[in-house]
Amino acid sequence: MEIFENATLREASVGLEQYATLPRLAVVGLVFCLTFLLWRPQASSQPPSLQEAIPLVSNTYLFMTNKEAFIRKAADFVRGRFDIVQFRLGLKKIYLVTGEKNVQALMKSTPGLRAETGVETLLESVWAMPKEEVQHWRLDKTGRGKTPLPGTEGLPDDRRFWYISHQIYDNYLTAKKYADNYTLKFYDIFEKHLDSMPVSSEWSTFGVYDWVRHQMAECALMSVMGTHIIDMNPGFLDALWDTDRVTPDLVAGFPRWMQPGPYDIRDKFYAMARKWVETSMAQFDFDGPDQDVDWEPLFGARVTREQAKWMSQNHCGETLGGFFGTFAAGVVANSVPAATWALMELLKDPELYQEVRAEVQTAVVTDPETGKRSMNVPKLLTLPLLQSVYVETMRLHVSYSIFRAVTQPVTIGGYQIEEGAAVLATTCIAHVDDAAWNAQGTHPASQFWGARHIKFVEEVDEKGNKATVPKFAMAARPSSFFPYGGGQSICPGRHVAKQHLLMMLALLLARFEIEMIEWVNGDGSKSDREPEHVSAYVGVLAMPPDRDMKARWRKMW
Ligand code: HEM
Repeated sequence: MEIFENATLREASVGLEQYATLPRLAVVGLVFCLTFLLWRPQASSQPPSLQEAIPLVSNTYLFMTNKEAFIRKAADFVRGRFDIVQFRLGLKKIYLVTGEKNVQALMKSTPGLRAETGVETLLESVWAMPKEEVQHWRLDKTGRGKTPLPGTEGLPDDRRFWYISHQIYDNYLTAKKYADNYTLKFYDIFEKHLDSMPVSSEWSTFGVYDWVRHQMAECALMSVMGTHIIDMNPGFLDALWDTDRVTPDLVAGFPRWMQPGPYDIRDKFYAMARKWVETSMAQFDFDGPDQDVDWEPLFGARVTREQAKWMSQNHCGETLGGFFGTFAAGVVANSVPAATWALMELLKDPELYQEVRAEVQTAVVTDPETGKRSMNVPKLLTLPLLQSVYVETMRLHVSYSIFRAVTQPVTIGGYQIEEGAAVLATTCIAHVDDAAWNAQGTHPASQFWGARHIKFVEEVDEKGNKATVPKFAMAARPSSFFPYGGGQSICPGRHVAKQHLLMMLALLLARFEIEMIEWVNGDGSKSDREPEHVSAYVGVLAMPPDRDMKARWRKMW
């Protein structure tokens, strides 16, 4: 280590000569301490490399065959010792970045780092886009911002596909007005679904994961993509889940001749999505009275309609099927495992379950005339303990890595990062970093602690009475929490996803009494252990449980 290139240190060590009369050991100790305190990596230095038995092979092989083990190996290597480590995947040099400050560099628009999102690599393998159309998207290097990235000017505005698509999401999905309206639509649909179930003093049993992935998923899908898609395609959700199951194989990118099964499953699902978008395009009157409504049954939410309108101008039916099939999966395939884990975490901890249930009851309102009960939606969305449970769920059950391409040399954490490399930050490290999440040292970051994000503060009401009340306050900074990615390409559905999840939990907890019975395997037999994440989903967002929870419930109202 070239620590004496550091002028400050060199001066410090020279200055130490005046202490020659001190015992030698004390001087050595002092030098050591100063070295430790004053040394900062130089911008010219390179971070340590992740060791591997066979250079250029072992790490790549481990990454390809067992991503979870690879990330664990990298995490163990950096933990508490380094902020950044480098390794190669094939010939590509990758820098794994950790620590709040360093990760921030990836989230903001740091010159030299270009957002390289998962979506771009999926055009062909997952969206099933024909090669000529992939070319249009690949040619567009102008970025998602209003102004094209430096050096990419000149592409006509109507060919800036990434920007146009991003704008549609920004305007009609992320914007508060629309996110809130879609949430209310979900509330409406989900409430009607629960209304159709009988109030009973008798218990009945159900599988938590099974119920969420069918009932809640259908309601969430209809709130964003309308009812027509389900009505005209019996088995749409089953086809979606089948495709979700083979998505890791598709992402791996092996050609059809090597794995025809996953491609056939995907194509069957996309054919359904294509049939739906083509008939909806034909039936919807884009100049009619519904042209500006927030929701209608053919397309569902306005964001879906606007995307369909724009995509149809530039893309063939095959691409439309792939795009909207993937969009449908985006709407439910992450929210469902997340909602399942949240419910399981509550039900396996009866004390936490009762606390959240009591909190949710404070958002129930009763109509004084009809006696009908409903939820105060704005209130339920801000309940502190419910939000804390949501953050814990996303922190521990979603796994994602932010990638950035290095387009010019850049310095992160004192290290120089080479042009042509890629930089990556992963939730597998950030989300379980004790330094960030367990500052009080009471609950390890690897543990689900429902009240982690609660702070008690003193409040004075209008009458001057003092009370200590719980407030939601995330235990770490936002740069330690990125289940939705970060920067310009952050998930545009994040507000809808969060609100769907809070809403589902609140409605179930308010209207039902629910108790865990036991863990069960896929075939319904009793399991002697809790579920674990399906490891193929590490790095691919919300990780489903590998088994279910059998529970019993009865509807109170
Ligand atoms: C727990 C739930 C969810 C998680 C963890 C999640 C996470 C993510 C992540 C990490 C990305 C990629 C960001 C990037 O490329 O850097 C993404 C993209 C996306 N998400 Fe989500 N998401 C969730 C739910 C939703 C929902 C409910 C919707 C729609 C209502 C949605 C719509 C999208 C869309 C359209 C994209 C692609 C955006 C683009 O092309 O730029 N997501 N999501």
